[in-house]
Order: sequence, then C-alpha cells, then structure tokens
Amino acid sequence: MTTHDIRVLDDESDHRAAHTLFRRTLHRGPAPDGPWAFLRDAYEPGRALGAYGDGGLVGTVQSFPSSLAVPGGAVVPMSAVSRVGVRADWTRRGVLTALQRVQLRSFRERGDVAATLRASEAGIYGRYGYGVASRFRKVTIDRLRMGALPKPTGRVRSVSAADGTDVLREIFEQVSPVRPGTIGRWPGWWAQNYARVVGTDEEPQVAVRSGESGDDGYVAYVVDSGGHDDGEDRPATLTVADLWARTPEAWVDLWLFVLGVDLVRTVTAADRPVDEPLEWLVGDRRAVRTVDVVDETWLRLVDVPEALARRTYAPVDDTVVLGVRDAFLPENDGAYVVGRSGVERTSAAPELVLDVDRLGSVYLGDLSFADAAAARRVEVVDPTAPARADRLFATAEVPWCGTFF
Ligand SMILES: CC(=O)SCCNC(=O)CCNC(=O)[C@H](O)C(C)(C)COP(=O)(O)OP(=O)(O)OC[C@H]1O[C@@H](n2cnc3c(N)ncnc32)[C@H](O)[C@@H]1OP(=O)(O)O
Repeated sequence: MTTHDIRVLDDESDHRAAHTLFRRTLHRGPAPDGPWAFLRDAYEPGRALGAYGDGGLVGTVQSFPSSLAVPGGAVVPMSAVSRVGVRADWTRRGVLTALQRVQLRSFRERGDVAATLRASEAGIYGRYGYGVASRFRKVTIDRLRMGALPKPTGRVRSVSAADGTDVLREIFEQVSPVRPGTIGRWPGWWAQNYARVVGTDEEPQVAVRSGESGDDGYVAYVVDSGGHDDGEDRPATLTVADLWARTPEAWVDLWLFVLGVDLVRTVTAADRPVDEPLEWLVGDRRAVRTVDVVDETWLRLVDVPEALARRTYAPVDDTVVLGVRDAFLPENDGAYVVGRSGVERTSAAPELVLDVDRLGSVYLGDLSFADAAAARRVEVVDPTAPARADRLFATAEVPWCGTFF
C-alpha cells in the first residue's frame, strides 16, 4: 500500500460508505437513515480519508476540529481522531499506516499542535506517536453507606434535556477547555454524541446548578429504574454521564443532588477524573468504590516545538535537555532545552531521549519522567535528568478530558 491509494472523501456517498465500513470493523451494522441524517454533518471537508484497494474502499480515518487545554491554561488547536477502521480482508497490510502518514501530515499543514483519540486497543497507536496522556476512573457509590453529607450552598433545578442543551453548552464552554487535557466540543458534538455518551437513545435527565453568579454547573444522568423480579428487588442505579462545575461549590451541590435522588441504591460514573475527591465528600469513604481506571486520551504532539512552547513550566532554577525522536514527522526530531522561561531547540547533547509518543504521555502530567525511566520507556543519558524534568513539568491538576468522541 502506498500513499497514492489514499484519497480525501468529500462526497456524501463516500462518507456513508466510510461510516458503514468503520461500523463493520466494530462488528456493527450500517447506521439507519434516521441517525445518518445527523451523523453526516460530522464529516467536515478534507477531514475524512479513504484507502482504496482492488478498486474499492478498504480503510478510513476521520477527525473533528477541536482544541486542547495544556498545563498553564493555554488552549491549542487539536484534531480529534475517530472512526478508524480497515476492512477485515485488508488488515495487516499497512493500510492504517498509510492513512496515518497522510492524516498526520494534513494535521501539520492545518496548523494543529496536537491530535488526540480514544483507542479501541492499546497496541495500535503508539507506533504512530500517540501516547496515553490521561486516564479516567469508574466509580460506584453505595447510597446506603454514605453517612453524613455536607449541606448544599446553591440551588439545583431539573431542566428538560432538549430545552437545556444551550444552557449545558454555555456552561461547558466556560469550564472547558481549562484543566489540562480538557477539549473543545466541536459544532455537532452535542447532537451526535449526547445520546451515545449517556448510553441510551432516551434523553438524559439534566440538572443545572446556580449560585450567586448564576448557572455554574450541570449534571446529565440516566436512571436504570430497577424493578421487582421473581420475588427479588432489583434496586435502581443512577449513572452520571456528564458533570461539569465551574466552582468547587457547584461541584459539591451537583454530586449532592445525584446522591439525593430517591429510590436509587447505587450511583455510578464511568468517566471521572482520577483525583476527584468523592471519598472526602461522603461521610463513609468506603461507600465509594473505584471500579476501574482506564486510559482515556491518547495524545499525539503534531508540532513538538510549538507544543513545548505553549505549556508552562515550574519556576525552578534548572533546565533539562530532551532529545525527541519522531518517525512520522521528522521535523520534530531534535534536542530541546526546557527551563522555567520556556523552550528552545539546542545543539547541546540530550540528557534524556524519548520517542514522541512518550513525550505525549509526560506532556500533560499523567506520566512522570521518573516512572518512564524506571519502566525503561525513556533513554536516560544523565541520571539526574528525570528528576529535573519532573520538577519542571510538575502540574497542579491531574489531566482529564471528560469528553468522549
Ligand atoms: C480512534 C478509533 O477509531 S479506535 C478504533 C480502531 N478500529 C478498530 O479497532 C476496528 C478493528 N481494527 C481495524 O480496523 C484494524 O485492525 C486497525 C485499523 C486497528 C489496524 O489496521 P491495519 O491496516 O491492519 O494496520 P497496519 O497493517 O497498518 O498495521 C501496522 C502495524 O500495527 C500493528 N497492528 C495493527 N493493528 C493492531 C492491533 N489491533 N493490535 C496490535 N498491533 C496492531 C500491525 O501488526 C503492524 O505492525 P508492524 O508494523 O510491526 O508490522
């Protein structure tokens, strides 16, 4: 397979064929006409690629225009990659590799600083320069064990999801991108993803919190109503699908609201930050159970010098020289000296050498250089370099995205 077999798909019939092919690779049937009516709007010009073999479409990738918050608060242009699939009879023949080559080059030409994705399997994307850069945790809270809870300080009101979408979007845009790893939701995200995010075709229930300065947070949730089968009660479970708060007070009130919904035994949330202090919110910390911690953002730094320059570093009087290797975008190759006042290319010898996927993993603060070195995932030239790099790259918050796509 050569790059000559890759074409930009800008025609609706090609988009639908690509969408069907992608769904097939996930062992699903084609999208029916109804959902397709809004799914097709997600195909933006120049952002869907098709690989052709034997005269037909055999593979596809797509991206959405987004943005990424980096440590220090800057927000950089980012492409959100999705709908990656290669037809079963064409796998392991280099089709995805050819698609990635063209897609990464196109991101660079667009001026993207980064690309991110959610991986179906952990073994796929490292070779293309994507590294795990944030994780989320799945939690359950047993309402019967919660113990004493704090008192709310604001007002939480239920709104209809349909009426509330604009309110949610407005609040979301004030809250994200802010924490490192949070991203912008592109036009169409709400219509296309909301039902899928909450895991149901029914509209989620939504509550908005207001404090002294107006609406400052929301929660969208669904409730599996439980029941009574064959003499046994099946208690209701409430699942938090999307919860964003502009202030710590709003965060407390929104959790108190979902923890207070009647007839529910268990509250679950599948995609929450790993540092969210739920154990400290409830009276009995063992009411909260971490069910899983899973890789979330796979980050690809497309423009390494720009990415390094756009984030901030801790005010420590030290520097470190990083050697970066990038097999797909060789213009990123080279040595960079990082210090409190910024980053420059240098001819100095690297003190620590790493591939661009590993740089993605340390960039937002999820992985420390010390852990990467201990696991032999970076090449340590100067043994003091990992500790110096960690002091410079230290971040106040654990990275988290919270937006599925
Ligand atoms: C962001 C998203 O959309 S995630 C969804 C991704 N899609 C899926 O999981 C759908 C099912 N899978 C597929 O469609 C395909 O297997 C793909 C897209 C993952 C890979 O496509 P392929 O064309 O087979 O990849 P390609 O042939 O270019 O492989 C390149 C290398 O990656 C390796 N590789 C590819 N897929 C995988 C995998 N799932 N696990 C481990 N290694 C893999 C290949 O072995 C090859 O290694 P090599 O260079 O050492 O020989």
